[in-house]
Parts: sequence; structure tokens; C-alpha cells
Amino acid sequence: MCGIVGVVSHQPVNQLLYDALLLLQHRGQDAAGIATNHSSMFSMHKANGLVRDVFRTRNMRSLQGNSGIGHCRYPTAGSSSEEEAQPFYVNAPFGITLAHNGNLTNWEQLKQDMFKNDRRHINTDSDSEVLLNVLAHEIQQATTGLLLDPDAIFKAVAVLHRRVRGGYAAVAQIANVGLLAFRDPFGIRPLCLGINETEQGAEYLIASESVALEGMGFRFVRDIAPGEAVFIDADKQLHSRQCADNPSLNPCVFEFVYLARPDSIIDGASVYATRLKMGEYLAEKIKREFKDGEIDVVMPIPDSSRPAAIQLALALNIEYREGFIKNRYIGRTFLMPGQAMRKKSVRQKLNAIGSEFKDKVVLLVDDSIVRGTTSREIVQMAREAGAKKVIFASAAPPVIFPNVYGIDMPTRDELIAYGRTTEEVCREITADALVYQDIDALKRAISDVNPALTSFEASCFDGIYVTGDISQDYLDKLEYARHNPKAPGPEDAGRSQLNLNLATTEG
Ligand SMILES: O=P(O)(O)OC[C@H]1O[C@H](OP(=O)(O)OP(=O)(O)O)[C@H](O)[C@@H]1O
Ligand SMILES: NC(=O)CC[C@H](N)C(=O)O
Repeated sequence: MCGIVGVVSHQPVNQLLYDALLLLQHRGQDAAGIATNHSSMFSMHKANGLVRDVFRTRNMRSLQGNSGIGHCRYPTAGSSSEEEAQPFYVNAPFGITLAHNGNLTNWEQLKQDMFKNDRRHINTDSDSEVLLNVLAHEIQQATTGLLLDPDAIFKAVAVLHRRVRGGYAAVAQIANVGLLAFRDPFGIRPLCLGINETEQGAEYLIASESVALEGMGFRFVRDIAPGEAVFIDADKQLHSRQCADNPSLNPCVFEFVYLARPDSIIDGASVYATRLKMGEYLAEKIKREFKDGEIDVVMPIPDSSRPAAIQLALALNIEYREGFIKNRYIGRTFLMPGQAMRKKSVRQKLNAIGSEFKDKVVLLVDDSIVRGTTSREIVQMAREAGAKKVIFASAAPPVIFPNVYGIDMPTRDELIAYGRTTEEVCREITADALVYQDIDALKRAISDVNPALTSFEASCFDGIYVTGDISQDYLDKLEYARHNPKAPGPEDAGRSQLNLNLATTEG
């Protein structure tokens, strides 16, 4: 779940892209990058770090041009090394830069095919570099000569959809030709289109979340449909086409649970409203499992669980209090690389207000429990602060399956609920009681807000992988690779352990 943005404007776009990335920072904290296009040239700057740390004034000055793309990264394939920061660039058959949110499930096969059949060298272990090269190759196949028209671009995306598997929302800039955006045929990762009408004509902004459009003064037009491609040409004319054979909308439920900002609207559903609903449904379950008057106070684990906790407290008619204060300068711990860093960060991030806990039965509400890093620490902190009893509630069901579409949950044994009953998880996090949302209630919480949403990518909860290409063997290999990272050579300094296939592709 990275953040992506693309813009076509009548003005220089460097500041706009920077500001839009700040609005998408919650989607990826590891690296950031911007590529702009001026005449036939690209300017690009990318590095590891938060948006505000990556770009200095001198970098901003060099990012010239009235169109461009940006990315903030949370790695799910390859490593967190700087070479894998995005956007990526290729120089043939046209200059193309690309930024990608999601995760390709067949990227290693594609990487081999690229080398053996398409004669393209992929220089990193990033699935996004593979995606760009597939796009470039298919554009090459679809064009004759130097003329690149929307028809050829859409043909290329259609073939790309047939070759590529997994979750992907992407923006790509073709030098001197235009801005292209496309979304995978299952609509797993979000992508939306905004417009700004100016005296000189329309300007377009495409981003992962509507919050980026709104914040930049663009009017939300619509979500990009699953399988659809949108192309804005050099004259700022917008073309769009359905490029997938059997598109269907299956948005990732985890966007609604945790990933997206609450003030975004994804596929017609307000993220905030869905989180309120999650709180309502969770309250119904708590009503069934606890006696009236048993709980003294409801508290959120800030930030993402707040709307669910507020609504839950209201539905139960129990006092809502903020017992934990979040240090606003610490990022989102779930997105941090490495368990040691995540664990240390929980205590740095949250501090308890003792008076709110003293001798009380507290119901702590979190949006989800994934590895259990947060809940383990938080229950301890609540006890240290004097709580009489600590009940924990998760607005999402137990996470028991790996996610392969752009969230870093690759192995089952990292997931606290895998192979454990609710009672066992409760013991692990040392709570007095634990309540999980039911999967049907979670899906209903989203459908209630937009009844048109009837199918979801919810694999980490229900083990159903909508793309149909994920076998037990695939998951076993993923796990094996995570546990047995390839021996690093000097060229691999800093590589993480996410490589699925250990064989070299070009040997
Ligand atoms: O079980 P875990 O592996 O600990 O993961 C779940 C926790 O991680 C997230 O917090 P985070 O700090 O990332 O974000 P937030 O401030 O948006 O809640 C989430 O809100 C949960 O608290
Ligand atoms: N979280 C994401 O969307 C990651 C994009 C891409 N798979 C990467 O690792 O860079």
C-alpha cells in the first residue's frame, strides 16, 4: 500500500506533487520520489525516507515541468533499498516513468520472461520495475514507428492485464506523450481521478485516495474502474477505456480497516463512515458477550481505531475516553520495517494517562490485531496505569492468512492469530477478554455505506484470493523465502527478505 499520484497541469507541478505526497504519506513511510516531464526530458529525485526528508530545495528546483508522477513507498517485494524507491524509468520504446501501488504475484516469472523473451533487463528485485517493463514492452508491440496514440496505449494495457497477476494501481508518464493510469481487473488497490477547471482548460490529478485530490483543490470526478485505463494526452484531452476481459470490483477491505485515511472516499464508500459502522457491529457482539455495567470505559488505540471506538461507545452507552496519547512525530508502527523497530516504537508512540485507567474495567478498541505487537504492549501499559481489568476488541476479524496484494503480511507465523483460538490470542496479549469482529459484519460495514460494494478482497481474513492464482504451494514458497533469505552478495547490501524465488533470473 504505497501512495501514488500523477498530474497534468498548466503550471509547474513540483510543489503540487510534493504536497499531494504529504497527503498520502500514511500509505508509505520508507521512500519517496517524484518524476516530472518537460518537453522530452524527465527530471527525477527519489530516496529512502519520509517525503519531508527526501526533498530539499535544490531537488525541488530541478523537478521542472507541468506534468509528473509521485510515489511514497511501503515495500512489499524486493527490499527496502534505495534502488527500489519509485518512480522507475525506462528509455525504450519511449521514455516512461511509472509509480505503482500493490504487489504482483507473478513478478518473478515475468522477470524471467522479460529477460528470456522480451530481452529486457530488470535491475532490481522490485515488482514495480517489472510492471513498468511489461508496459514498455507491450507499448512497443502495439506501436509502429514513432506515433503513439491512445488506441495503442490501451491495447498495451489490455495485454498487460493478461500477463500480470496481483494487485496494481499505477500511474505512468510517457515523455512528451501523456499521463497514463490503470487499475488491476479486480480493483484491489484504489485509484481515483480529479479535475481542476482553469481558464486555460482542465487539469487532471490521479491519486490513490480522494484526500489528495481534495487537499490539492481538485474536484473528485470518479474512481478509476477495475481494469480501466485513463490516458491524458499532451493536449490535456482525457481518453479512457476498459482494458480487461472480465473486470470485477473487489476492493481491499484492509484499506477500510486501517490503510486509508478516514477522510478519503474509496469506491463510493467514505472510509470514516465504514469505520463507524465497524464500531456499531462490534458493539452488537460485545452486547451479546458482556453484561450491562461490566465495562467502565471505552478507549481507542489511536489513531486508526478512533471512529470505530467512538461509535462503539455510543452504541453501548459507555463513556468514551482517550486514555492513550499518541506522539504525533512517530509514524505508523505497522508500516515500519523490522519487528524490533515496531516493538520499540509502540511505547515511544503511545503513553497512558494514569487517571483514566485507575481501578477501571477498560475496553480497548483497535482497528486490527496483526502481529500483536501493539496489543501486547498496550495491555501491559493499561495494567501499569492501574486498570482493574483490560478487555480488548478488534474492529477487524483475526488476521490469519498472508496478504499478497500490497500489504506486508507475508508469513502465517508472524500473525498472532494464526493457529490460535481467540482465547489463546487473548492469553498471548495478556488481556482479560478479547473480542474480534466477525468477517460478515466487517463486509456489511462497508456494503452498508455503499450497497454497490458486494465483493471484497479480504484474503488476510478469509483466505480467499480473488485473483485465483494463489496456491498453498505459492504461500509455502513465500514463507520459505522469508525465513531463508538468499545469501547476500556485495550487490545485495541492505536487501530484505521478501524475495520469493531464490533462483537468479538471468543466469
Ligand atoms: O498487531 P500489530 O502488528 O501491532 O498491528 C496492528 C496495529 O498497527 C496499527 O497501528 P499504527 O501505529 O501503524 O497506525 P495508526 O496510528 O494509524 O493506528 C494498527 O492501528 C494497530 O494498532
Ligand atoms: N505497498 C506497495 O504498494 C508496494 C509497491 C511495490 N510492490 C514495492 O514494493 O515497491
